[in-house]
Amino acid sequence: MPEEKSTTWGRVLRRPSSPRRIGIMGGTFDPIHHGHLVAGSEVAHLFNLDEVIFVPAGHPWQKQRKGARVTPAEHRYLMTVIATAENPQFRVSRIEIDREGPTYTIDTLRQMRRQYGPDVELFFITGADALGAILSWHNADELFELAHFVGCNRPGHQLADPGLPEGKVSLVEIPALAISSTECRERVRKGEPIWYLVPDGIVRYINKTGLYLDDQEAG
Ligand SMILES: Nc1ncnc2c1ncn2[C@@H]1O[C@H](COP(=O)(O)OP(=O)(O)OP(=O)(O)O)[C@@H](O)[C@H]1O
Ligand SMILES: O=C(O)c1ccc[n+]([C@@H]2O[C@H](COP(=O)([O-])O)[C@@H](O)[C@H]2O)c1
Repeated sequence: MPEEKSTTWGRVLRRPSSPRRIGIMGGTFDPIHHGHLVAGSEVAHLFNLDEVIFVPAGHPWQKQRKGARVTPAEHRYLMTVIATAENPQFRVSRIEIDREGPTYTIDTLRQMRRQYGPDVELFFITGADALGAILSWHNADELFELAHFVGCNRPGHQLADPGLPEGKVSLVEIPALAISSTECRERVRKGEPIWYLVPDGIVRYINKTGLYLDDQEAG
């Protein structure tokens, strides 16, 4: 007999024996914005996920290598908690914040596999830009043994399978939001509003802490 499971959007039928399905939304979240939240929400709906874990990167090595100034992890973690707090299906993990050294997704997936066991289904959620660069990630070959990858469209980026193993990636259309963290930071620095690009609590957190006001980075 299928059992009923409540979700934010309604009730779906689910077999008692079916494995738990966990989405992982990784990002620098500097700051988290509605593009991230819509991606998590849409993929949860499309793949009937039990939950989505937002995982702020501790040391996003590829961004840092390009010379980007990355806000201290605790601010990014707190903003992620604030932005996701109202959705009962969303959670935030400190797994990457608490790990030393460059942040490699392979380490996160291995840790989550150890924590949740072999039976859960893991879905790693990315935007089109991140998916396009995935073969440059640390130990890229092994990533696809540990999770299914979901690529979401993102304005300004081509959504395509970058040559991942057969059956290991799904490309999905989500409501397109032309929002980036870079643009949010620049707007704050220039004194422009970021209301409605990010959740209200994030606007208030940024105002309260003075984040991004002295950001030297122009893009
Ligand atoms: N507007 C968006 N629509 C869909 N996916 C997005 C969007 N913004 C970011 N993502 C995806 O969310 C993940 C985390 O992104 P990240 O935290 O780097 O945000 P960002 O807006 O790309 O930041 P930045 O502008 O600083 O590079 C990545 O997989 C990225 O592709
Ligand atoms: O594992 C890697 O080498 C790797 C390299 C670049 C990005 N990632 C992950 O991809 C996700 C999106 O990254 P970013 O830089 O677009 O915020 C985030 O979870 C990063 O940790 C992972």
